[in-house]
Amino acid sequence: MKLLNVDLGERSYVIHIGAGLLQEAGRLFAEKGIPHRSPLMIVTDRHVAKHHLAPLRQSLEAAGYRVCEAVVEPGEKTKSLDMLNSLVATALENGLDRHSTIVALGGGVVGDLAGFLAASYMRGIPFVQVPTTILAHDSSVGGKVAVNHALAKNIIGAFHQPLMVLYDTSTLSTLPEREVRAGLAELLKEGLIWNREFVHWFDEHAEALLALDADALREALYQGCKVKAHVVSQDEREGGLRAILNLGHTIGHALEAVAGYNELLHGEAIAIGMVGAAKLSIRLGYPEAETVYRETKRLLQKLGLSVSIPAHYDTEAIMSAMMHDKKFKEGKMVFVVSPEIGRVEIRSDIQPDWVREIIEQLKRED
Ligand SMILES: NC(=O)c1ccc[n+]([C@@H]2O[C@H](COP(=O)([O-])OP(=O)(O)OC[C@H]3O[C@@H](n4cnc5c(N)ncnc54)[C@H](O)[C@@H]3O)[C@@H](O)[C@H]2O)c1
Ligand SMILES: O=C(O)C(=O)C[C@@H](O)[C@H](O)[C@H](O)COP(=O)(O)O
Ligand SMILES: [Zn+2]
Repeated sequence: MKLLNVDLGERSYVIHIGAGLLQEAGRLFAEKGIPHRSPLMIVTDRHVAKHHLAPLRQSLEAAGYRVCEAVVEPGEKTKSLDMLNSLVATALENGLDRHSTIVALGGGVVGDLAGFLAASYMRGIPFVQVPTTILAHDSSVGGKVAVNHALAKNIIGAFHQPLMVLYDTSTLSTLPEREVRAGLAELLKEGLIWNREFVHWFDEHAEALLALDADALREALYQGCKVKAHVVSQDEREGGLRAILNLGHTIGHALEAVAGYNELLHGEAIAIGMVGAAKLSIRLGYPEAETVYRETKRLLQKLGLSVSIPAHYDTEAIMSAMMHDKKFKEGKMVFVVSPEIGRVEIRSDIQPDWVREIIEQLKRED
């Protein structure tokens, strides 16, 4: 078992990483002081429920908690205001009050949706993150919770930190292969922005990670969560530094929105976006940027990910979707770029025509 602290003063919390944590949840909830009087609500999706809902529920009930559940449809389209509305109804019907806790069991979709339910229900109640995907090393930590709008990703949301994160690595054994690859892309991002040694380690352990080797996964998730926790501890509400976690997301989020949240997985879109950011870094003239580009692309392809934008995506639609990026200031583009592996910069002197050209190039990338 590995433990990490997210240091946020009175909102600090612990990330528990290890096998078998679902079975320990009841004890850990009680130790955390989560009250028994008010019902808990587990929010999960249909895929996750099939494999992992019963042990979590049993553990909580065995510890004396009253538990209700909401099982949503899997997929990015579920991160919507309509779904939030329906979850509020479920919470009311089951008598959730201000002392109730929401439990997000699943990947980033469930984490963001259930987290935003917790942030908004009765003006905010506590929640616990129980991530079940590799990608959720990122989404379960840091308190960004949100739903999407047709025009823009994560545009209705809040900052609301969980009470704790219970990362049961044994849940990952049931992850579909495509989700493994997509999650590893976001994990690689943590190294590219902050930790050059982790990128080398990642390269050496890529096959083990793809094979879901337990030791490699635990170490990688620990390193990924460590970067995330460190950055969030310094800049909880994205006054500045936290924006580095958005490497690849300016193009990536636009691709997700243009595709109607229905084609590219988040990690797949971010993979393409990171190659775009590396190309932009070359354009900006950083001496090491060619290496960043070559290595980013090689590592993503080693994971079996595509680094090209599907040719039928309309360039101007991507450009328009990008203009809703939350980093942009006064209508000016703001991009996270990569001067060298393990270090990024935030640049606000980006010409839209450079980005347009890169999007066109990414459609021909192989
Ligand atoms: N809040 C943040 O800081 C943050 C950070 C990164 C990503 N995100 C968001 O996270 C979302 C992507 O998260 P994701 O990649 O985890 O996607 P996801 O939640 O859609 O899960 C991926 C798929 O795997 C299935 N699944 C999940 N766990 C499983 C398991 N253990 N076994 C079998 N199937 C399982 C799900 O049902 C789903 O079909 C995006 O909406 C993205 O915007 C948020
Ligand atoms: O936690 C952050 O900050 C991030 O940027 C992490 C991203 O990986 C994540 O996709 C996040 O949801 C993006 O947030 P947004 O503010 O760009 O919508
Ligand atoms: Zn992301």
